[in-house]
Amino acid sequence: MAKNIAILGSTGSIGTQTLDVVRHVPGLKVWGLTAHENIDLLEKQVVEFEPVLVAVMNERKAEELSMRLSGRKVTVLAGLEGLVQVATMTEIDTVVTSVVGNVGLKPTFAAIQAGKDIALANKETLVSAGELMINAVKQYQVNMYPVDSEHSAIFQCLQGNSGNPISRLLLTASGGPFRGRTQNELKHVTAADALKHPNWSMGKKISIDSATLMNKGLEVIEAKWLFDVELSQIEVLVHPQSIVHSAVEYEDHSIIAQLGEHDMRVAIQYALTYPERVVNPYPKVDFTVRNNLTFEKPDMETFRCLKLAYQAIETGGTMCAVLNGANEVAVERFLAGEIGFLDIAAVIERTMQAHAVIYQYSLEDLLAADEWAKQHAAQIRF
Ligand SMILES: NC(=O)C1=CN([C@@H]2O[C@H](COP(=O)(O)OP(=O)(O)OC[C@H]3O[C@@H](n4cnc5c(N)ncnc54)[C@H](OP(=O)(O)O)[C@@H]3O)[C@@H](O)[C@H]2O)C=CC1
Ligand SMILES: CC(=O)[C@@H](O)[C@H](O)COP(=O)(O)O
Ligand SMILES: [Mn+2]
Repeated sequence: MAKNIAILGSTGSIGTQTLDVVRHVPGLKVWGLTAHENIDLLEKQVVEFEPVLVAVMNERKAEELSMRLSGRKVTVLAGLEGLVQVATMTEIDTVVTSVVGNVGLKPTFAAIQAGKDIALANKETLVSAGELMINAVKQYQVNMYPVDSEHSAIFQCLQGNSGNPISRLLLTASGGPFRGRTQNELKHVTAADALKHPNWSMGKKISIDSATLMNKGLEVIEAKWLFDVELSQIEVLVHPQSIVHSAVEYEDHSIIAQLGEHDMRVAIQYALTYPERVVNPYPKVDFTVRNNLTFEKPDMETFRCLKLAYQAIETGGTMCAVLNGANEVAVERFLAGEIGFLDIAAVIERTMQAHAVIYQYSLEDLLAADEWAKQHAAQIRF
Protein backbone atom coordinates (compact mmCIF):
# COMPACT_ATOMS: atom_id res chain seq x y z
CA MET A 1 0.00 0.00 0.00
CA ALA A 2 1.41 3.39 -1.01
CA LYS A 3 -0.33 6.58 0.07
CA ASN A 4 0.72 10.23 0.11
CA ILE A 5 -0.80 12.28 2.88
CA ALA A 6 -1.02 15.75 4.38
CA ILE A 7 -1.92 16.34 8.03
CA LEU A 8 -3.76 19.50 9.05
CA GLY A 9 -2.97 20.00 12.74
CA SER A 10 0.05 17.69 12.93
CA THR A 11 1.18 19.07 16.31
CA GLY A 12 -1.99 18.06 18.19
CA SER A 13 -3.15 14.86 19.84
CA ILE A 14 -4.52 13.27 16.63
CA GLY A 15 -1.79 14.83 14.46
CA THR A 16 1.08 13.40 16.51
CA GLN A 17 -0.62 9.99 16.71
CA THR A 18 -1.07 10.06 12.93
CA LEU A 19 2.66 10.59 12.57
CA ASP A 20 3.21 7.61 14.84
CA VAL A 21 1.02 5.54 12.52
CA VAL A 22 3.22 6.75 9.63
CA ARG A 23 6.25 5.45 11.56
CA HIS A 24 4.68 1.98 11.76
CA VAL A 25 2.89 1.56 8.42
CA PRO A 26 5.12 1.05 5.38
CA GLY A 27 4.04 3.03 2.31
CA LEU A 28 2.65 6.13 4.03
CA LYS A 29 4.52 9.28 2.96
CA VAL A 30 3.98 12.73 4.47
CA TRP A 31 3.98 15.63 1.98
CA GLY A 32 2.41 18.41 4.02
CA LEU A 33 1.98 19.40 7.67
CA THR A 34 0.32 22.33 9.45
CA ALA A 35 0.17 23.86 12.93
CA HIS A 36 -1.37 26.87 14.63
CA GLU A 37 1.73 28.15 16.46
CA ASN A 38 3.76 25.25 17.93
CA ILE A 39 6.71 25.69 15.58
CA ASP A 40 9.16 23.92 17.92
CA LEU A 41 7.31 20.65 17.41
CA LEU A 42 6.56 21.36 13.75
CA GLU A 43 10.27 21.94 13.12
CA LYS A 44 11.10 18.53 14.64
CA GLN A 45 8.40 16.91 12.50
CA VAL A 46 9.85 18.54 9.36
CA VAL A 47 13.29 17.16 10.18
CA GLU A 48 11.93 13.64 10.76
CA PHE A 49 9.28 13.35 8.00
CA GLU A 50 10.68 15.72 5.33
CA PRO A 51 7.41 17.17 3.96
CA VAL A 52 7.76 19.56 1.02
CA LEU A 53 5.14 22.05 2.24
CA VAL A 54 4.18 23.21 5.73
CA ALA A 55 1.82 25.93 6.90
CA VAL A 56 1.56 27.81 10.17
CA MET A 57 -1.63 29.70 10.96
CA ASN A 58 0.15 32.34 13.04
CA GLU A 59 1.95 34.54 10.47
CA ARG A 60 4.76 35.68 12.79
CA LYS A 61 5.50 32.08 13.78
CA ALA A 62 5.43 31.09 10.09
CA GLU A 63 8.15 33.65 9.35
CA GLU A 64 10.24 32.42 12.27
CA LEU A 65 9.91 28.77 11.15
CA SER A 66 10.81 29.75 7.60
CA MET A 67 14.07 31.27 8.87
CA ARG A 68 14.84 28.22 11.02
CA LEU A 69 14.32 25.86 8.05
CA SER A 70 16.09 28.00 5.44
CA GLY A 71 18.67 25.29 4.62
CA ARG A 72 16.03 22.61 3.95
CA LYS A 73 13.93 21.67 0.90
CA VAL A 74 10.63 22.74 2.45
CA THR A 75 8.40 25.72 1.80
CA VAL A 76 6.71 27.41 4.77
CA LEU A 77 3.37 29.09 4.17
CA ALA A 78 1.27 31.24 6.51
CA GLY A 79 -2.38 31.63 7.49
CA LEU A 80 -5.56 29.90 6.39
CA GLU A 81 -4.55 30.15 2.72
CA GLY A 82 -1.43 28.19 3.67
CA LEU A 83 -3.59 25.42 5.15
CA VAL A 84 -5.66 25.39 1.94
CA GLN A 85 -2.53 25.02 -0.17
CA VAL A 86 -1.28 22.10 1.95
CA ALA A 87 -4.71 20.45 1.74
CA THR A 88 -4.74 20.68 -2.06
CA MET A 89 -1.14 19.69 -2.94
CA THR A 90 -0.99 17.83 -6.25
CA GLU A 91 1.08 14.96 -4.83
CA ILE A 92 -1.29 13.89 -2.04
CA ASP A 93 -4.08 11.30 -2.02
CA THR A 94 -5.48 11.87 1.48
CA VAL A 95 -5.81 14.76 3.92
CA VAL A 96 -6.00 13.95 7.63
CA THR A 97 -8.13 16.74 9.10
CA SER A 98 -6.94 16.97 12.70
CA VAL A 99 -7.19 20.68 13.44
CA VAL A 100 -9.64 21.56 16.18
CA GLY A 101 -12.71 23.65 15.43
CA ASN A 102 -14.47 25.11 12.47
CA VAL A 103 -11.23 26.62 11.14
CA GLY A 104 -10.90 23.33 9.21
CA LEU A 105 -13.93 24.10 7.05
CA LYS A 106 -12.30 25.94 4.13
CA PRO A 107 -9.24 23.65 3.83
CA THR A 108 -11.45 20.52 4.02
CA PHE A 109 -13.79 21.78 1.29
CA ALA A 110 -10.81 22.80 -0.83
CA ALA A 111 -9.31 19.31 -0.41
CA ILE A 112 -12.58 17.63 -1.44
CA GLN A 113 -12.86 19.91 -4.48
CA ALA A 114 -9.26 19.01 -5.40
CA GLY A 115 -10.24 15.31 -5.39
CA LYS A 116 -8.55 14.30 -2.13
CA ASP A 117 -9.85 11.63 0.20
CA ILE A 118 -10.47 12.86 3.75
CA ALA A 119 -9.53 11.05 6.97
CA LEU A 120 -11.85 13.05 9.19
CA ALA A 121 -11.04 13.75 12.83
CA ASN A 122 -12.12 17.41 12.77
CA LYS A 123 -15.77 16.65 13.59
CA GLU A 124 -16.72 20.33 14.02
CA THR A 125 -16.58 20.78 10.22
CA LEU A 126 -19.09 18.00 9.59
CA VAL A 127 -21.33 19.30 12.38
CA SER A 128 -21.40 22.81 10.90
CA ALA A 129 -21.59 21.91 7.24
CA GLY A 130 -22.63 18.24 7.10
CA GLU A 131 -25.06 18.40 4.23
CA LEU A 132 -22.86 20.56 1.99
CA MET A 133 -19.81 18.46 2.80
CA ILE A 134 -21.47 15.11 2.09
CA ASN A 135 -22.86 16.53 -1.17
CA ALA A 136 -19.35 17.69 -2.12
CA VAL A 137 -17.91 14.25 -1.28
CA LYS A 138 -20.44 12.71 -3.69
CA GLN A 139 -19.97 15.38 -6.37
CA TYR A 140 -16.17 15.11 -6.42
CA GLN A 141 -16.25 11.30 -5.94
CA VAL A 142 -13.88 11.22 -3.00
CA ASN A 143 -14.01 9.11 0.17
CA MET A 144 -14.47 10.37 3.70
CA TYR A 145 -13.02 7.91 6.21
CA PRO A 146 -13.93 8.45 9.87
CA VAL A 147 -11.14 8.80 12.43
CA ASP A 148 -13.36 9.53 15.46
CA SER A 149 -13.29 6.27 17.45
CA GLU A 150 -17.08 5.73 17.50
CA HIS A 151 -17.49 6.44 13.80
CA SER A 152 -14.50 4.32 12.89
CA ALA A 153 -16.13 1.55 14.93
CA ILE A 154 -19.43 1.94 13.07
CA PHE A 155 -17.61 2.07 9.72
CA GLN A 156 -15.83 -1.17 10.65
CA CYS A 157 -19.12 -2.82 11.74
CA LEU A 158 -20.66 -1.94 8.37
CA GLN A 159 -18.02 -3.81 6.37
CA GLY A 160 -19.42 -6.85 4.56
CA ASN A 161 -23.01 -5.71 5.10
CA SER A 162 -23.72 -3.46 2.14
CA GLY A 163 -27.36 -3.82 1.19
CA ASN A 164 -28.41 -4.78 4.71
CA PRO A 165 -30.36 -1.85 6.19
CA ILE A 166 -29.17 -0.51 9.55
CA SER A 167 -31.71 -0.82 12.33
CA ARG A 168 -29.82 1.20 15.01
CA LEU A 169 -26.43 2.74 15.58
CA LEU A 170 -25.33 2.33 19.21
CA LEU A 171 -23.03 5.30 19.83
CA THR A 172 -21.12 4.72 23.04
CA ALA A 173 -20.15 7.54 25.43
CA SER A 174 -17.84 7.33 28.42
CA GLY A 175 -20.05 9.78 30.33
CA GLY A 176 -16.97 11.92 31.00
CA PRO A 177 -15.30 12.76 34.31
CA PHE A 178 -18.57 13.98 35.89
CA ARG A 179 -20.81 10.99 35.13
CA GLY A 180 -23.39 10.52 37.88
CA ARG A 181 -23.07 14.07 39.29
CA THR A 182 -26.02 16.41 39.86
CA GLN A 183 -26.31 19.99 38.53
CA ASN A 184 -25.65 21.22 42.05
CA GLU A 185 -22.43 19.24 42.23
CA LEU A 186 -21.31 20.65 38.87
CA LYS A 187 -21.69 24.33 39.79
CA HIS A 188 -18.13 24.84 40.94
CA VAL A 189 -16.09 22.23 39.05
CA THR A 190 -12.88 23.63 37.56
CA ALA A 191 -11.28 23.32 34.13
CA ALA A 192 -8.61 21.09 35.69
CA ASP A 193 -11.35 18.71 36.94
CA ALA A 194 -13.12 18.75 33.57
CA LEU A 195 -9.91 18.00 31.64
CA LYS A 196 -9.44 14.68 33.49
CA HIS A 197 -11.07 12.32 31.00
CA PRO A 198 -11.57 8.88 32.58
CA ASN A 199 -10.16 6.94 29.60
CA TRP A 200 -8.70 9.00 26.78
CA SER A 201 -5.79 11.43 26.57
CA MET A 202 -6.93 14.14 24.11
CA GLY A 203 -6.69 17.85 23.30
CA LYS A 204 -8.30 20.36 25.68
CA LYS A 205 -11.33 21.27 23.59
CA ILE A 206 -12.58 17.73 23.02
CA SER A 207 -11.86 16.86 26.66
CA ILE A 208 -14.20 19.63 27.81
CA ASP A 209 -16.74 18.54 25.18
CA SER A 210 -16.61 15.04 26.66
CA ALA A 211 -17.20 16.42 30.14
CA THR A 212 -20.31 18.36 29.03
CA LEU A 213 -21.51 15.52 26.72
CA MET A 214 -21.39 18.03 23.85
CA ASN A 215 -18.83 15.67 22.30
CA LYS A 216 -21.58 13.04 22.07
CA GLY A 217 -23.98 15.62 20.65
CA LEU A 218 -21.44 16.54 17.96
CA GLU A 219 -20.93 12.83 17.31
CA VAL A 220 -24.67 12.18 16.87
CA ILE A 221 -24.69 14.85 14.16
CA GLU A 222 -21.45 13.48 12.68
CA ALA A 223 -22.98 9.96 12.56
CA LYS A 224 -26.14 11.20 10.91
CA TRP A 225 -24.17 12.71 8.02
CA LEU A 226 -21.53 10.00 7.69
CA PHE A 227 -23.93 7.05 7.71
CA ASP A 228 -27.07 8.67 6.25
CA VAL A 229 -29.42 7.55 9.04
CA GLU A 230 -32.40 9.16 10.77
CA LEU A 231 -31.81 10.71 14.20
CA SER A 232 -34.24 8.17 15.65
CA GLN A 233 -31.84 5.40 14.55
CA ILE A 234 -28.96 6.72 16.69
CA GLU A 235 -28.94 5.66 20.33
CA VAL A 236 -26.40 7.15 22.72
CA LEU A 237 -25.35 4.54 25.25
CA VAL A 238 -23.17 5.46 28.21
CA HIS A 239 -20.41 2.86 28.53
CA PRO A 240 -17.97 4.13 31.16
CA GLN A 241 -15.16 1.73 30.21
CA SER A 242 -14.94 2.94 26.53
CA ILE A 243 -13.90 -0.51 25.30
CA VAL A 244 -16.91 -1.04 23.01
CA HIS A 245 -16.21 1.86 20.64
CA SER A 246 -19.71 1.62 19.09
CA ALA A 247 -21.98 -0.91 17.40
CA VAL A 248 -24.47 -1.44 14.58
CA GLU A 249 -27.74 -3.30 15.00
CA TYR A 250 -29.18 -4.85 11.84
CA GLU A 251 -32.80 -5.69 11.07
CA ASP A 252 -32.40 -9.30 12.26
CA HIS A 253 -31.48 -7.81 15.68
CA SER A 254 -27.87 -8.95 15.38
CA ILE A 255 -25.52 -6.38 16.85
CA ILE A 256 -21.97 -6.08 15.51
CA ALA A 257 -19.63 -4.08 17.73
CA GLN A 258 -16.01 -2.98 17.42
CA LEU A 259 -13.87 -3.16 20.55
CA GLY A 260 -10.39 -2.07 21.45
CA GLU A 261 -8.19 -0.40 24.03
CA HIS A 262 -8.11 3.42 24.32
CA ASP A 263 -5.72 4.06 21.47
CA MET A 264 -6.69 6.36 18.61
CA ARG A 265 -3.86 5.04 16.44
CA VAL A 266 -6.00 2.00 15.54
CA ALA A 267 -8.80 4.20 14.12
CA ILE A 268 -6.33 6.55 12.43
CA GLN A 269 -4.50 3.60 10.87
CA TYR A 270 -7.73 2.05 9.56
CA ALA A 271 -8.73 5.37 7.95
CA LEU A 272 -5.38 5.40 6.16
CA THR A 273 -5.03 1.73 5.20
CA TYR A 274 -8.70 0.81 4.51
CA PRO A 275 -9.63 -1.81 3.40
CA GLU A 276 -6.37 -3.40 4.57
CA ARG A 277 -5.70 -4.17 8.23
CA VAL A 278 -2.02 -3.72 8.95
CA VAL A 279 -0.04 -5.28 11.79
CA ASN A 280 0.94 -2.86 14.59
CA PRO A 281 2.38 -2.88 18.12
CA TYR A 282 -0.54 -1.13 19.85
CA PRO A 283 -2.18 -2.54 23.03
CA LYS A 284 -4.65 -5.44 22.82
CA VAL A 285 -7.82 -5.96 24.87
CA ASP A 286 -7.48 -8.62 27.56
CA PHE A 287 -11.04 -9.63 28.52
CA THR A 288 -9.87 -11.15 31.78
CA VAL A 289 -8.83 -7.60 32.76
CA ARG A 290 -11.65 -5.73 30.95
CA ASN A 291 -14.19 -8.06 32.52
CA ASN A 292 -16.88 -5.60 33.54
CA LEU A 293 -18.39 -3.77 30.57
CA THR A 294 -21.48 -1.80 31.61
CA PHE A 295 -24.10 0.31 29.83
CA GLU A 296 -26.60 2.96 30.93
CA LYS A 297 -28.75 5.82 29.59
CA PRO A 298 -27.26 9.34 29.28
CA ASP A 299 -28.52 12.00 31.72
CA MET A 300 -29.60 14.74 29.31
CA GLU A 301 -31.25 16.85 32.02
CA THR A 302 -27.95 17.36 33.86
CA PHE A 303 -25.75 17.36 30.74
CA ARG A 304 -27.88 19.73 28.69
CA CYS A 305 -25.40 20.10 25.82
CA LEU A 306 -26.42 16.72 24.41
CA LYS A 307 -30.06 17.86 24.33
CA LEU A 308 -29.07 21.13 22.64
CA ALA A 309 -27.24 19.20 19.94
CA TYR A 310 -30.38 17.14 19.26
CA GLN A 311 -32.39 20.39 19.09
CA ALA A 312 -29.91 21.92 16.62
CA ILE A 313 -29.96 18.99 14.20
CA GLU A 314 -33.76 18.74 14.46
CA THR A 315 -34.00 22.46 13.61
CA GLY A 316 -31.54 22.09 10.71
CA GLY A 317 -30.43 24.94 8.42
CA THR A 318 -27.69 27.08 9.93
CA MET A 319 -28.48 25.99 13.52
CA CYS A 320 -25.77 23.31 13.76
CA ALA A 321 -23.14 25.86 12.72
CA VAL A 322 -24.46 28.12 15.49
CA LEU A 323 -24.44 25.30 18.06
CA ASN A 324 -20.84 24.51 17.14
CA GLY A 325 -19.62 28.12 17.00
CA ALA A 326 -21.21 28.99 20.34
CA ASN A 327 -19.76 25.84 21.90
CA GLU A 328 -16.24 26.67 20.67
CA VAL A 329 -16.42 30.07 22.37
CA ALA A 330 -18.11 28.76 25.53
CA VAL A 331 -15.38 26.12 25.95
CA GLU A 332 -12.65 28.77 25.47
CA ARG A 333 -14.34 31.00 28.05
CA PHE A 334 -14.64 28.12 30.53
CA LEU A 335 -10.97 27.20 30.04
CA ALA A 336 -10.05 30.86 30.61
CA GLY A 337 -11.97 30.84 33.91
CA GLU A 338 -14.46 33.43 32.63
CA ILE A 339 -17.59 31.28 33.00
CA GLY A 340 -18.60 28.23 35.04
CA PHE A 341 -19.09 24.67 33.78
CA LEU A 342 -22.89 24.90 33.70
CA ASP A 343 -22.67 28.24 31.88
CA ILE A 344 -21.34 26.42 28.80
CA ALA A 345 -24.81 25.03 28.03
CA ALA A 346 -26.42 28.37 28.95
CA VAL A 347 -24.20 30.30 26.49
CA ILE A 348 -25.04 27.85 23.70
CA GLU A 349 -28.76 27.85 24.49
CA ARG A 350 -29.00 31.66 24.57
CA THR A 351 -27.06 31.92 21.30
CA MET A 352 -29.31 29.36 19.61
CA GLN A 353 -32.42 31.19 20.87
CA ALA A 354 -31.15 34.48 19.37
CA HIS A 355 -30.36 33.00 15.96
CA ALA A 356 -32.55 33.60 12.90
CA VAL A 357 -32.16 30.29 11.07
CA ILE A 358 -31.47 30.21 7.32
CA TYR A 359 -32.80 27.00 5.76
CA GLN A 360 -31.50 27.44 2.19
CA TYR A 361 -27.86 28.21 2.80
CA SER A 362 -24.47 28.35 1.11
CA LEU A 363 -21.02 27.74 2.61
CA GLU A 364 -20.69 31.52 3.02
CA ASP A 365 -23.95 31.58 5.02
CA LEU A 366 -22.56 28.87 7.32
CA LEU A 367 -19.31 30.76 7.82
CA ALA A 368 -21.31 33.91 8.59
CA ALA A 369 -23.54 31.99 11.05
CA ASP A 370 -20.42 30.58 12.75
CA GLU A 371 -18.91 34.08 13.03
CA TRP A 372 -22.19 35.55 14.33
CA ALA A 373 -22.53 32.76 16.92
CA LYS A 374 -18.97 33.26 18.13
CA GLN A 375 -19.46 37.00 18.59
CA HIS A 376 -22.81 36.51 20.30
CA ALA A 377 -21.48 33.82 22.64
CA ALA A 378 -18.46 35.94 23.56
CA GLN A 379 -20.56 38.80 24.92
CA ILE A 380 -23.07 36.85 27.06
CA ARG A 381 -22.71 37.81 30.73
CA PHE A 382 -24.03 36.04 33.84
N1 LIG B 1 -7.72 13.77 20.50
C1 LIG B 1 -8.50 12.75 20.23
O1 LIG B 1 -8.29 11.62 20.73
C2 LIG B 1 -9.68 12.92 19.33
C3 LIG B 1 -9.89 14.09 18.63
N2 LIG B 1 -10.92 14.20 17.75
C4 LIG B 1 -11.11 15.45 17.01
O2 LIG B 1 -9.90 15.74 16.30
C5 LIG B 1 -9.71 17.15 16.22
C6 LIG B 1 -8.35 17.48 16.83
O3 LIG B 1 -8.39 17.18 18.20
P1 LIG B 1 -7.07 17.11 19.09
O4 LIG B 1 -5.99 16.49 18.30
O5 LIG B 1 -7.48 16.52 20.37
O6 LIG B 1 -6.76 18.66 19.30
P2 LIG B 1 -5.41 19.35 19.78
O7 LIG B 1 -5.80 20.58 20.47
O8 LIG B 1 -4.54 18.38 20.48
O9 LIG B 1 -4.68 19.73 18.40
C7 LIG B 1 -5.22 20.68 17.53
C8 LIG B 1 -4.32 20.87 16.32
O10 LIG B 1 -4.88 21.90 15.52
C9 LIG B 1 -4.01 23.05 15.46
N3 LIG B 1 -4.85 24.24 15.61
C10 LIG B 1 -5.50 24.66 16.71
N4 LIG B 1 -6.15 25.82 16.46
C11 LIG B 1 -5.89 26.14 15.18
C12 LIG B 1 -6.23 27.25 14.36
N5 LIG B 1 -6.99 28.26 14.79
N6 LIG B 1 -5.77 27.27 13.11
C13 LIG B 1 -4.99 26.26 12.62
N7 LIG B 1 -4.61 25.20 13.35
C14 LIG B 1 -5.07 25.13 14.62
C15 LIG B 1 -3.06 22.87 16.63
O11 LIG B 1 -1.81 23.55 16.39
P3 LIG B 1 -0.85 24.00 17.64
O12 LIG B 1 -0.33 22.72 18.22
O13 LIG B 1 0.21 24.81 16.96
O14 LIG B 1 -1.71 24.78 18.57
C16 LIG B 1 -2.92 21.35 16.65
O15 LIG B 1 -2.04 20.94 15.63
C17 LIG B 1 -10.89 17.79 16.97
O16 LIG B 1 -11.89 18.13 16.06
C18 LIG B 1 -11.38 16.66 17.88
O17 LIG B 1 -12.75 16.79 18.17
C19 LIG B 1 -11.79 13.18 17.52
C20 LIG B 1 -11.64 12.00 18.19
C21 LIG B 1 -10.59 11.78 19.16
C1 LIG C 1 -11.50 8.99 21.39
C2 LIG C 1 -12.74 9.60 20.90
O1 LIG C 1 -13.25 9.26 19.86
C3 LIG C 1 -13.39 10.63 21.72
O2 LIG C 1 -14.40 11.31 20.99
C4 LIG C 1 -13.93 9.95 22.92
O3 LIG C 1 -14.94 9.09 22.50
C5 LIG C 1 -14.42 10.92 23.92
O4 LIG C 1 -15.08 10.24 24.88
P1 LIG C 1 -16.57 10.50 25.33
O5 LIG C 1 -17.28 9.23 25.03
O6 LIG C 1 -16.37 10.78 26.78
O7 LIG C 1 -17.13 11.68 24.61
MN1 LIG D 1 -15.23 10.10 19.65
